[in-house]
Amino acid sequence: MKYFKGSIFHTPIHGELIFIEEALIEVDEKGNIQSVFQPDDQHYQEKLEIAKTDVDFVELSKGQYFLPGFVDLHVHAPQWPQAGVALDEPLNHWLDECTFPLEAKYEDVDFAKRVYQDLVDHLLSRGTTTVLYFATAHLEASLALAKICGETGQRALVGKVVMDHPEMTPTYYRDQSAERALADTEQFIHEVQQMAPAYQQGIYPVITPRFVPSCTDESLAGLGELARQYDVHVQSHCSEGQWAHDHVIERFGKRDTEVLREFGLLTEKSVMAHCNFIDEHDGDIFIETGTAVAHCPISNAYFANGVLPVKHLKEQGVEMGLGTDISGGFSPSLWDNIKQAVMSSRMLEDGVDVTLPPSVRGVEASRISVIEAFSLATQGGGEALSLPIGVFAPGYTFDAQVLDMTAQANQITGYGVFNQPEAQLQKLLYLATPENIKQVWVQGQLVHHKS
Ligand SMILES: O=c1[nH]c(=O)c2nc[nH]c2[nH]1
Repeated sequence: MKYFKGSIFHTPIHGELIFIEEALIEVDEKGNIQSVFQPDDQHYQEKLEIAKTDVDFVELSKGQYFLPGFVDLHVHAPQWPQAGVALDEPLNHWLDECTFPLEAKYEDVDFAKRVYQDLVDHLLSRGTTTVLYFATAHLEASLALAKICGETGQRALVGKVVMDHPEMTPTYYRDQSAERALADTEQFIHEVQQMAPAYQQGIYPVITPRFVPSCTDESLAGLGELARQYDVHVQSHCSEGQWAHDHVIERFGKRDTEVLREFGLLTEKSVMAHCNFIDEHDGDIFIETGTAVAHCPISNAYFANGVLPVKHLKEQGVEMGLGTDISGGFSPSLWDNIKQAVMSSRMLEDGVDVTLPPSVRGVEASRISVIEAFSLATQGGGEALSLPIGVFAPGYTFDAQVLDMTAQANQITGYGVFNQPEAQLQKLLYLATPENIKQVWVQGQLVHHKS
């Protein structure tokens, strides 16, 4: 057993903050939490004595806290070199002019390995312990990403992208046929499943149609069949912006959610990115199929033509987590996306056009709190992926970030006021920088630390 002692913040239920002062967390050899003791528990002292005899005992000091590792539900790993570039273009331009030429370069596996290792290191240093990745259409480079995550200690779900539609993808970057795309996806699933047992934290293959516009009916149907056959995760983009949403309706005479469901791509293990244009009927389809939404608030501010009604969808019962959407979102940090999720929800509620009367300017009851946004980045992400992550409780993995409010480079203090736990967490969520992330643990293993 390994022991970790310190105060923890988490939200086992969406939006409900739990603070445990001086918790003692008992973690087994496989990196799973066995027990979380509170100081007034019967066995706390006895366990603490055992913990103190262990050379690996981790004990936090005053001003330091354990937070669950963040779960990033939407990252385009190959777009990391493009972070921050051309964000003033509309989505289809940005894809055609910048993104596809960049992604085509991943035919060069050495280039891919350099970028992917740097990205994984960056994400870990921001406290992100689990990531749902889009790779590219290339089989070999996609496998390299899964291996790099495995060896670096990050929990990863990785998809080889499928994009075979001859009219909607460039000749220099597409799957050569639906048949080839399906064969490569199946091989990708096999090879990732073969490499997975070597990595304790979990490496998973993901079926990844880029989005309905870039795929033929044949590849969409075949991918749905593979999802049924292998019971693996599925990811795609759904109703992201006006153009993508309308395009699917024009092509099929149905909404994106309906099309994805008919092709068998909405399952308990599906995560759909963005979903800004979904309505209550689409929300019901997600609930009925167990599909989750990856909310990407920074990216949405550029490309979505709207704001996702997070509060209403959560109240409806839709599962949801957060995504950085590198590089539609420029930041590799879910810390930044937590803040943006709150700010976007406030703008949705109040509206933005002051020439309209206040009563029609915004969407009533849309705001979320920073604690709700923190839930999305942790417990919500775990629920979306159907994995036991994002909460400190028996049966969950020990994935944690140690936040240090006393870090020399960025001391976060309330000058003796605002000392209550919830205020401390709010200050952390708004003011922490990577300088405050002292350690990051995945499945009980230390994967990042500041000396
Ligand atoms: O934000 C986005 N990034 C992408 O790479 C992409 N591809 C399809 N739709 C997309 N949206």
